[in-house]
Amino acid sequence: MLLLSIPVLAFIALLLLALYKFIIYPAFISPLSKVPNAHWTAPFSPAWIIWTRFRAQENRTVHAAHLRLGPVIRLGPNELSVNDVAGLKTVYAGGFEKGEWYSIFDNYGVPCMFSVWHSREHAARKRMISNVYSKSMMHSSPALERQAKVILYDRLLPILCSSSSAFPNGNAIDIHDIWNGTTMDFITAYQFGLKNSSNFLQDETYRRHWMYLYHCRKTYPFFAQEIPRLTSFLKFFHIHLVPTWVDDANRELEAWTQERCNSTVAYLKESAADDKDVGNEPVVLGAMLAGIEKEKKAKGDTSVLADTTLKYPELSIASEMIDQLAAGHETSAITLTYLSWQLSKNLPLQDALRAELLTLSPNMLLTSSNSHNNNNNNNNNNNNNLPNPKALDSLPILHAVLMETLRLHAAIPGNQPRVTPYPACTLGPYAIPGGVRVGAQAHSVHRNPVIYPEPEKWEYTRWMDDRNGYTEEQRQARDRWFWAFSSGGRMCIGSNFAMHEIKLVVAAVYSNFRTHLVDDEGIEQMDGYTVGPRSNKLFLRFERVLEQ
Ligand code: HEM
Repeated sequence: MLLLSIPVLAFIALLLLALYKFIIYPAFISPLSKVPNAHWTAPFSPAWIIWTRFRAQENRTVHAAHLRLGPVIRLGPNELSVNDVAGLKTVYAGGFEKGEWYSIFDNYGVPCMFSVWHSREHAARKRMISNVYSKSMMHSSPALERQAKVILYDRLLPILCSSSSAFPNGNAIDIHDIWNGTTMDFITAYQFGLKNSSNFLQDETYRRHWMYLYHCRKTYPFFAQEIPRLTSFLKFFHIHLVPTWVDDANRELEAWTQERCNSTVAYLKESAADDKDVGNEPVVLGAMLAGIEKEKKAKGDTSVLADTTLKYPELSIASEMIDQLAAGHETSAITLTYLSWQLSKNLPLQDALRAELLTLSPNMLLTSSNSHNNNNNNNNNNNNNLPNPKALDSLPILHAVLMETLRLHAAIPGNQPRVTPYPACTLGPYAIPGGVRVGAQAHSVHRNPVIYPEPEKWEYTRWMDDRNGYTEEQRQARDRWFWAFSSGGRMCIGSNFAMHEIKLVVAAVYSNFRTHLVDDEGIEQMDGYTVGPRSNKLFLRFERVLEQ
């Protein structure tokens, strides 16, 4: 009787323990139990949020939960989401660290500034390059100015000129593809110099191949980010949740970038000193080489980067470069696509924008001598200058249409996870222990109807203070809630580059063309972390507007 009852008792004890650990503690006793649940299973299991992510429905589902339940919600047993300025301040300005979720962004097996978890290591990497991405550098770099001229006047505008048509049933082009080429050429020119950068605008065949490699991997990070242990466990038994061709695509993209790095380093050693073309200066790579040298001399073995960047400088530079060209081209291209889509639906707004752009001195109007339909001429920008960067930056309509596009169509609308610090922190009215995953998503932050009335409407005048009638308080709130580039120490390092580049492209294009919508099927933005149009396309017709 006694022998029989011991196993029974042990079984009951185990059952009670499991009941406590998996039901009673998470639902009623854990500090997280006070936070409203986005789904009734959230305290017990992460299955609901993982499944929501797998189906690419996270942004809209979490947004709906915030509207229902308030600014701090629970997504899983150990995961929260925040959606107000106070939460952003605590998590992002408060320096909460990144975690395993970002390791997928390591390249060549070594971390980059974006993927590294801890702030000290991050700060040491950021120090090397933050200066070259500062606003003052955007406005004064001779290399960037020359690169922009070549890309706009020798590559982009000739392509648009040759495709342009004044007739409603005339030629249409996939402008999303063209914007991807433009932004790749911009960022790689700044990283490697014109000589060693991409020329995707003119090399359409390779551009398409590269973009295919880049996009075919899109849905697979889910497995390593959301179910890393199951993914590794199954891999051990040769069950690959991520197909091997994704690894092949990664390897080819890495090899392509490594080649750019190698040829840039060789150029610096062999011919940079005699090169008169400032556009060939590899600004970012040069800054990294100098930064690594400085860190080595100043700190050597005691550096926080001793075991990574200083030990593997070539791989670390390549890892940084591929991360920046990926982050730098896709986000800016998505923004340009939605901006040109919105403008194409509003011809009077295009006219107002064009009138504003033509006030620039010099403006970007093509002169009759260089407006030919040719895209193999490398010297046709002699008569063309770029406008003064400060004057460009302060054009109100241009600024407003860009800001509104970044608000409504944020290129990174998805959750940016961080980890709560030990021993604890406070989020809203809740005391939260260390080690909890917490994030915010621009998709929700940008849709607060109190701050942005009719949030689903693309209304550029919200950014024009002489037109919107906002009070000072409303203006400040609008600016505080703008979160397209994130905030705090890990905010986008390329935000100034992106703003400058996009304004230059829009100015060059809309000074010279009217754009008409031809086919926008699938333009709706997907749901996910970095996302663009579902169709990955947008067909516009370009109509040349000639000098009056
Ligand atoms: C419209 C264009 C862009 C948007 C909307 C954008 C948005 C963002 C956002 C939201 C983050 C934070 C992501 C997170 O923490 O999960 C970020 C980080 C980053 N972005 Fe951008 N970005 C843009 C353009 C660029 C460009 C042109 C570059 C080129 C260098 C760039 C490089 C980076 C890097 C390196 C980080 C990581 C920063 C760090 O961890 O310190 N981005 N970006």
